Amino acid sequence: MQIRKVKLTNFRNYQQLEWEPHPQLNFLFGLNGQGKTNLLEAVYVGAFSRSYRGNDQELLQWQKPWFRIAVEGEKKSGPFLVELAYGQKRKLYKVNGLVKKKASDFIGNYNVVLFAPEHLALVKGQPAERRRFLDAELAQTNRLYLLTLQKYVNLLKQKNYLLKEAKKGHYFDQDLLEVLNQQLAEMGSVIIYLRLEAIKKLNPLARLIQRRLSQGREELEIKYITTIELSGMSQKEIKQALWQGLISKREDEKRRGQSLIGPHRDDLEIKINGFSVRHFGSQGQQRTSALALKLAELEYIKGEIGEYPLLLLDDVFSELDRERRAILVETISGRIQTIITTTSIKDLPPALLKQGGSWRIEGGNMHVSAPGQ
Ligand SMILES: Nc1ncnc2c1ncn2[C@@H]1O[C@H](COP(=O)(O)OP(=O)(O)OP(=O)(O)O)[C@@H](O)[C@H]1O
Repeated sequence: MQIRKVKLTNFRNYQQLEWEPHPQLNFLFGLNGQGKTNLLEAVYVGAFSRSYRGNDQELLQWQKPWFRIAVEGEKKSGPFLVELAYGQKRKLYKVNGLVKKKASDFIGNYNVVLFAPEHLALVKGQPAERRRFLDAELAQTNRLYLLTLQKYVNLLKQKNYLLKEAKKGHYFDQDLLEVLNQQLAEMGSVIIYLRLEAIKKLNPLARLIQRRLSQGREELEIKYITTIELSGMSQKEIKQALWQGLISKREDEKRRGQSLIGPHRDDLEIKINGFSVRHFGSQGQQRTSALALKLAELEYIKGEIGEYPLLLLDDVFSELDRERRAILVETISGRIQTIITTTSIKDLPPALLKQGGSWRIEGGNMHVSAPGQ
């Protein structure tokens, strides 16, 4: 899939912008704080309905009452136009001119994989980052997952409220807690089951890429780490196990005022040649495996929806060494429309720059640049 036009009004430091990206590589370069990431972020918001680095209000240009993003493009099923407007704490979604009431009808109309500096720490960072990694690829390719996750998060909020009341010694509705736990076991089991299925597909993809990145020296393995034992279980069995787990932790949860069990607590373990990269991997191995996971995500989405998503590389291109960069370029060349932000394109090979377009970003404006500038 490709995006052909991006229009922004009052989005961060862009008052008005109309941009026609190159079908392959797009280099956005310029000094710090000029709006390179803001533009990439707008493309992300068009796919996910919200940002990965700020709330809706922060996206609004200072002192402006509303912003609008419109992204036009083409996928296998035909052309698309997605529009998102935000003002007075409300969002309006349109897809191909039709108003959509829910974010879930808007998300995933085009697909993106984001690789930002924080993802270099994907393997070493907090479990929440690894869960986000899984959620992002599943939510945009599987509607059941997206809807179930939204319900799960809402139920969890209600349960946490009850548990806090219980911890404070206030009156709380024990029956409601049971009902919530039953629903959480139902939704949670769907989430865990779909995550396990996704990991089955991701594993061979990531293994192959890691082999290439390490010249055959390293075997990568992704393992789902969960609060309950569930190897080889069906979704029904997972639900039963989760329900049992919730019962056994009930008193503990009330004492601590928080939900201790379920997919919101799970994690991924990344291993190379059998050892945990998080605990024992070198910095280079941690970065390589993060790159392998991201490249595997591209292939996973291709496998699920039949075409490659867009790739958004925020400030990571210049962070990669020459070999890893070469493999990345080889992976995306001619297949994956990519937007790359970088402070300078001076050191990039002219042959690479010729595969795409370059724009200098300055104070929320863009200027077309000749290669090598
Ligand atoms: N809501 C907003 N309204 C207006 N301007 C904003 C808003 N949010 C951020 N900015 C401005 O956008 C600029 C930051 O843009 P961005 O994050 O895209 O930087 P960048 O060009 O990617 O820089 P770097 O190379 O440092 O990552 C800052 O100058 C900031 O003042």
